[in-house]
Amino acid sequence: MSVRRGPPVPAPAAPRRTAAIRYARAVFKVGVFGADGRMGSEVVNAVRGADDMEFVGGADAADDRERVLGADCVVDFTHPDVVMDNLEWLIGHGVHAVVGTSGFDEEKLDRVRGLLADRPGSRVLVAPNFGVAAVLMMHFAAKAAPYFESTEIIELHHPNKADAPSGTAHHTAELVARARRAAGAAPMPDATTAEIPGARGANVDGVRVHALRIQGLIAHQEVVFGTDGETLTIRHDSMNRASFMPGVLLGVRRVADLPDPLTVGLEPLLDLR
Ligand SMILES: NC(=O)C1=CN([C@@H]2O[C@H](COP(=O)(O)OP(=O)(O)OC[C@H]3O[C@@H](n4cnc5c(N)ncnc54)[C@H](OP(=O)(O)O)[C@@H]3O)[C@@H](O)[C@H]2O)C=CC1
Ligand SMILES: O=C(O)C1=N[C@H](C(=O)O)C[C@H](O)C1
Repeated sequence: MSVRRGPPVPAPAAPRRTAAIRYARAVFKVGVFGADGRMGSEVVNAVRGADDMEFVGGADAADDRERVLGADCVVDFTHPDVVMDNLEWLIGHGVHAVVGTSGFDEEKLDRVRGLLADRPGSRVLVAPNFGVAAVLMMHFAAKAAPYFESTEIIELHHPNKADAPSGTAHHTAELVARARRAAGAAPMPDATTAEIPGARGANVDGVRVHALRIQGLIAHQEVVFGTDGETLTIRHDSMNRASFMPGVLLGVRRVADLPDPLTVGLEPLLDLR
């Protein structure tokens, strides 16, 4: 697998020296849920191509989950409706999970925390987006948010996507809303009083999110900020699904050593604060 760009990805965020030595020697045994899917099949290829990883097995909807037994960690790219059941099974079997499947809200994350409370030592990483540039886009959006009166999000995806808005857009909206609250920002200006339902998008924590499904696209997002006389647009584009793999492999290498039972987002692994 090719590494696209310089420093941050394979050299994880300033790991402790002991951990770095362990990465060099370890063979990470990896299973995949959703192995025949668009993302899961990329993960299988990436794991097979990594010198420090062994592919144990994969399972799709009709398969027995036991096919992944023997793995230290399972990567899940399945469907928002089934991922909680998969996580319950993995945590129950003492297998760490690296989750890319979308559809997580605070209620689902709390359920994961509850499952992990009974299993000290188990670790789950849920990342709304494994693209390093996408993580940076979200990070920069949160930094910019307090400086503007208005922020809205436009996400654009392939038309086979099951959920709307995307997990990335949902997470970005939460980050923007949190940053605005922390800065004591006033409500966004909006004089709309007459509306065809949906015309102003979904309201995620006070931030409007608009979802486009367009043949030919993969995954894209714009965060549009505005204040009197100035706008700023931060745009991210995923051109292919291989672009998510450095982030997924980083998650596989780091998940067992994460300090908290549940980690949401790749940000701490990239040392972004
Ligand atoms: N975090 C990130 O960076 C990214 C996240 N995603 C998310 O990943 C998820 C999958 O996307 P994508 O690969 O495009 O979807 P696909 O529909 O291509 O793949 C989903 C796969 O999951 C399988 N599956 C369904 N139910 C189960 C189950 N209970 N156990 C095991 N496997 C199951 C399906 O099998 P079958 O065909 O037999 O039903 C299918 O092979 C989505 O939620 C998407 O939003 C996508 C890209 C990046
Ligand atoms: O379904 C997809 O394709 C993607 N899903 C994730 C999401 O919902 O944010 C990540 C990326 O946008 C691709």
